[in-house]
Amino acid sequence: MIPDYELTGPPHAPVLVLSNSLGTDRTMWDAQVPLLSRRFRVLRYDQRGHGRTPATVGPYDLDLLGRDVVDLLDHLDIDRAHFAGLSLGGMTGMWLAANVPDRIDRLALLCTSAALGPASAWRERAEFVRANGTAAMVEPTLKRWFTAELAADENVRAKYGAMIASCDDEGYASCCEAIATMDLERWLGRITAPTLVVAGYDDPATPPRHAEAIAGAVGGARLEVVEHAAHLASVERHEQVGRLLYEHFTGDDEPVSAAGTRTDGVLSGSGGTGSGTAVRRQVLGDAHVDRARERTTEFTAPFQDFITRYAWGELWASEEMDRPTRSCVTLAILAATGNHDEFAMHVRAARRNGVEAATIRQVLMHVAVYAGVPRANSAFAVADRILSEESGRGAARENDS
Ligand SMILES: O=C(O)CC1=CCC(=O)O1
Repeated sequence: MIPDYELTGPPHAPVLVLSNSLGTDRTMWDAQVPLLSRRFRVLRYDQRGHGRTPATVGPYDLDLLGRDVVDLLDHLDIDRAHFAGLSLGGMTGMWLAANVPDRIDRLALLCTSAALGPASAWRERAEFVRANGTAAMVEPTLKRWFTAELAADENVRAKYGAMIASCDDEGYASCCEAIATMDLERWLGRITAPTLVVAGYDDPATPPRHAEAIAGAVGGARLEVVEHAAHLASVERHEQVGRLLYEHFTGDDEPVSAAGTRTDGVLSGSGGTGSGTAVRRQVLGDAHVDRARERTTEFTAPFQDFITRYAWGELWASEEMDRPTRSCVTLAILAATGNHDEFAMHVRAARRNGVEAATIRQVLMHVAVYAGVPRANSAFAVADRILSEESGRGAARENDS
């Protein structure tokens, strides 16, 4: 069967397949796609009986679920792909890497297991779902997927509750039977794909010991345990998991900033944005960069990538002009062109770069003479507000100590 799928990213980039877990659909990867599709042609599909892929009458086994991926690759004329899967998706990934190694490049196995017994519990769950439907699985499943705080969040409950309930009863039950009969442990030693294994520290469904067992048996595997995450770690710690996947699949394991220090781990090397991200963090601060990342959508991702490379990775990273001077030039241009939001952000950046308030005042006096008093007047008001906020914070800190 050819599962329903979605492709995102540059047409000629290496393909990265994302495989979903039991009870979810391919939208579980929504948070990672903007980052991953910068460098990969992301191929998300729905497991059999999940999302838009129809169910067939079960039981299923991993052979069947693995062959669905092979059929999909054949259908799209893709010889070889990277593969990341969570839970049932990871089990599918282990089957593929062991049985069709020539089709799988690098592998990431998230919150998964090679042996998730007892088989009787999975058969009972299959029977329960055939009798009561997937809607009856919503409450117990949300408790396994998320830590208590996130499981109580109304938006998360609505989105993931609906995902579980809309899963086909027969598809869900038959995938439980695939887990009951799987026997992946004997194949782990065969896996030669460079492998990343990720566990959620608080995962009650596949606790970290399952990841440790996989990482211990797959030669050269890297193990990462993500804190404050239950079974759907890719949702709960979406940014951290996105970064781990990006680093693993790009092969950029040691991102280094322009200054030679380790960056926050996002992208690096020639053509990457690692040094740009590090410089951007140094100048604009972590809070700003984290916010910009959070707000990045599929539509804005190429623009974010562009400014990270050129504004931060090239221009601000260059040593031909020191940072305080760059800040002054930037402030003058933004004030002269009336870009007040960007100007406010760069007043904070200038202070971070060591520019004194008196120097900022001189910059604005130049703006008054060379660009006009009204422009300088507005910029003075913005700068005054930010400098006052800053000195207020300083005074508050002094009072605290
Ligand atoms: O539903 C669960 O208990 C967790 C799980 C096992 C396989 C999978 O994909 O999710």
